[in-house]
Amino acid sequence: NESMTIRGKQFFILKMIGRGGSSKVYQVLDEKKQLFAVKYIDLEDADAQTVENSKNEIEHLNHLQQYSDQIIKLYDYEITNSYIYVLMECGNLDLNTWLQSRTSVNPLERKLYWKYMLEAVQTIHKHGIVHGDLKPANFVIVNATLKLIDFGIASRIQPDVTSIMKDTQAGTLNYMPPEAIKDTSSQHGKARSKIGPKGDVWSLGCILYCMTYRKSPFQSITNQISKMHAIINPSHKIAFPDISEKDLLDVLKRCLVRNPRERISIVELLEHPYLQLKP
Ligand SMILES: CN1CCC(Oc2ccc(-c3[nH]nc4cccc(OCC5CCCCC5)c34)cc2)CC1
Repeated sequence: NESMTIRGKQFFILKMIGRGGSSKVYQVLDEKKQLFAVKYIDLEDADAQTVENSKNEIEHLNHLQQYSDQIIKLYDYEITNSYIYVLMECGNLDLNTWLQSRTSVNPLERKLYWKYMLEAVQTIHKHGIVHGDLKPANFVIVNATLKLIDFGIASRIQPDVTSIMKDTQAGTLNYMPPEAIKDTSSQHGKARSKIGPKGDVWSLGCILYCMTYRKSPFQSITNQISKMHAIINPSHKIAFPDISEKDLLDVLKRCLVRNPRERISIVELLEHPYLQLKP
């Protein structure tokens, strides 16, 4: 079946993992039967901003390789005037698919994944990048670890339509921080530049909430306008049903504080008692 050549190496396409805008992600094998993920970006009908964002994301991904194992590995890339190929390590499955397939999450697994997510996001923050749109689909499980697969700079990628995923996570408001909704001074798409690192803490808190209560804090509000109002409304109290892990409950409450200045930071989260790894 189909194959592609990246910088003189041949790769055989196994299946499409996801697609979005002018991007497609494939699972591929090299001639040694080694598994990779390839992101193919068609530049033919892409506007200049998309091209610029894609190159920017690749440069950051390339630069951050050396700082953390929680950033997806980038092996090679090929940029021409009509397409971009990005050769990356292939994970087992994304966190969204994993969450949807689990009826319950093992507490130690949850704690480990939380630590990996914090380390990944701390790495991009240390290099001046705020994702601004974190959700479970941005993380992929690779063996027993979790890795961040994109920095929120380039185009959005959704699961391939043939995949069983019904709710594509792209464009979901369930993880959006209140300040991103309130931020009136932004033009479309630039809102994130005004959103600081604490915005990513809110989104991470929503992901941990999902791993604790099997739904995100505002998931039950299906009307998007009502959902946005609830996210910014201080009178809308987020439910925190009691759980045995009191440290976890404290982390959730400190992440889901609407005022970003009062919200806990990534550094404080990494020092929090919840992460002292006694099971
Ligand atoms: C539904 N089904 C899908 C295949 C499989 O899950 C994944 C396997 C590998 C991966 C991946 N690895 N490296 C990757 C490097 C870049 C992008 C990647 O994904 C993009 C993707 C993320 C989830 C939404 C769709 C786009 C990457 C990711 C999902 C099993 C579940």
